[in-house]
Amino acid sequence: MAGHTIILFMIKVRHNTYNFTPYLTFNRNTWAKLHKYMHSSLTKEEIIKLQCINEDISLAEVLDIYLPLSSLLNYYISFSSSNTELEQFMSTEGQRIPYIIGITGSVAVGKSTTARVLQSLLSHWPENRTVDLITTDSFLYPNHVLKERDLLNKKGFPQSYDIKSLINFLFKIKSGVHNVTAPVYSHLIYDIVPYKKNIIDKPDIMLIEGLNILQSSHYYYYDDIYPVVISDFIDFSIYIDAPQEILKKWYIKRFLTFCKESFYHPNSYFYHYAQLSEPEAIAIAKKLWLEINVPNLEKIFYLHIHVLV
Ligand SMILES: Nc1ncnc2c1ncn2[C@@H]1O[C@H](COP(=O)(O)OP(=O)(O)O)[C@@H](O)[C@H]1O
Ligand SMILES: CC(C)(COP(=O)(O)O)[C@@H](O)C(=O)NCCC(=O)O
Repeated sequence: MAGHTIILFMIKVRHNTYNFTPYLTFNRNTWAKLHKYMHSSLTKEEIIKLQCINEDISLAEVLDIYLPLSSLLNYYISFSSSNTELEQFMSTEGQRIPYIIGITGSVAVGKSTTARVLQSLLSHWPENRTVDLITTDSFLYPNHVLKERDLLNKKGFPQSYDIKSLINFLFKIKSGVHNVTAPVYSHLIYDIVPYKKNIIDKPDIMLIEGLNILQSSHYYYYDDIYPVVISDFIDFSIYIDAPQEILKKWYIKRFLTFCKESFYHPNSYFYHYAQLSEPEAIAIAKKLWLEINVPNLEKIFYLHIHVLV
């Protein structure tokens, strides 16, 4: 299996001129059936709890998609953590280094939803493990810096991230350092939260989700010599895709939820949108979607993606 790219639910694979392919393709039914062959100690109650992570996710979706996905991940994780011969060869016995799973895709494609469901599944199935979750939004420059650099309307584009801090963070995680800190981004205040930190204390698994993790042209010279990209630190990559019409719908829906929530938080960025009528708020969401997130997806993002398992 190693070396293959796995494509889920892509019914029509683009015609290629070869009669061989590096892709394994599953439709929803064949993928869901994989789970039949796996042991699950998850109870129905636990599965229902997972569904509570996002009310838009159905029980069928958890069973058909996320359970087989977490089983697949469990295979890769146990292969990588139980290679005692290799550990003896390298004299690294007993050194537990976090396994990093990267999740990427467009804005509003469901990266954080998927990451939270996987975090919950992987943390107690098939055994208890520590699983931390970090988002690359944490490494966006704060709004005042974006403003100074005239990048406020380029949020999410490669240049809006502090790539040096992000690479340093990943370098520490993969070096097995304890208590590595990262800033916190809030969608509600639309900015980095001052003085708040995430602490990642050498977990068994770290999920990292964000727009930029597979962007191979976005690198940083470590020690001023070695070009390093984010994906160098990632053990397993997941790219989530969906038709743009659906992405737009989900983006607008999330925008309206933020507007409603911000009604109780006058300091929130969305507070001034909450005063608008729903059609006015939808018009603003559509504008942000079309002017920032679509160009990012079409002009920058697709150019940089390579997914390898
Ligand atoms: N599988 C899904 N089915 C239906 N709606 C979804 C699904 N995944 C995400 N959504 C909706 O899309 C919106 C964006 O999801 P989110 O996980 O925040 O995306 P991202 O982290 O990629 O920006 C959310 O409001 C969520 O309810
Ligand atoms: C912070 C983000 C870049 C990250 O996106 P995510 O995939 O977490 O939704 C994005 O939500 C964003 O703010 N884009 C800029 C345009 C906008 O306001 O939607």
